Amino acid sequence: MDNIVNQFTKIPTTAVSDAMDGMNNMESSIKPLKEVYKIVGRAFTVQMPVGDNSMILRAFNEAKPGDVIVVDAKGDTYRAIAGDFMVSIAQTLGIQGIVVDGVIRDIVGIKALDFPVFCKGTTVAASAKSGGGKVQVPISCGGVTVHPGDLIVGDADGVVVIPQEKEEEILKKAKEKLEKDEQREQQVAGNPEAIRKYLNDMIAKLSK
Ligand SMILES: O=C([O-])CC(=O)C(=O)O
Ligand SMILES: [Mg+2]
Repeated sequence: MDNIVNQFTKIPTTAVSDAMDGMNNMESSIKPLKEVYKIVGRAFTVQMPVGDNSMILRAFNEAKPGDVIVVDAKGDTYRAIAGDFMVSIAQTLGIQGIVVDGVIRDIVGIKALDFPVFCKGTTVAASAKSGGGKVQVPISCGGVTVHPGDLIVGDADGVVVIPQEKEEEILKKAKEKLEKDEQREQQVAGNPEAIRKYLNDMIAKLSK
């Protein structure tokens, strides 16, 4: 695993978001199928025509193990971009997860595979496989621009996209933010007087 990817696995999406000043998080309707899922990997992007998922098969074939397939399905919630068969293929090829601004089907089977899918929900209808779409181009997913190779960090709270050129800076900031949060928690934990002091200090700052 690339070192920077490895380091981000220890950092929650909330700290990444704070380091990015709240920018670049996907819309909250894109959720993990299970709360325990945590993904950190490089985006392999897919742009598909609404209702046609053939380009995702090409993505599975071309992506590297550890990559996260990020799909621009134009927000369509009628046709599934994948089901348990397609997800099992991705899993066997070592793909780390799928993030889509659309829906999947065969949800029971996909949950049984324990493969991280972040999506808007489920449907019954399949997509066509007639062709069209692109891989490894800049896309829009969940209101965020995603370039091939950007870092995708997802967990129970949502999905954040870190532009590749900013990843070192964001990693440093996110680590600092985590440390600060831990110190703050330790200062007040279980101590009403310390909580009063913290609140008074914060309020005093506001009124300046
Ligand atoms: O084949 C599809 O497009 C969707 C599906 O049901 C599967 O992957 O199991
Ligand atoms: Mg199926």
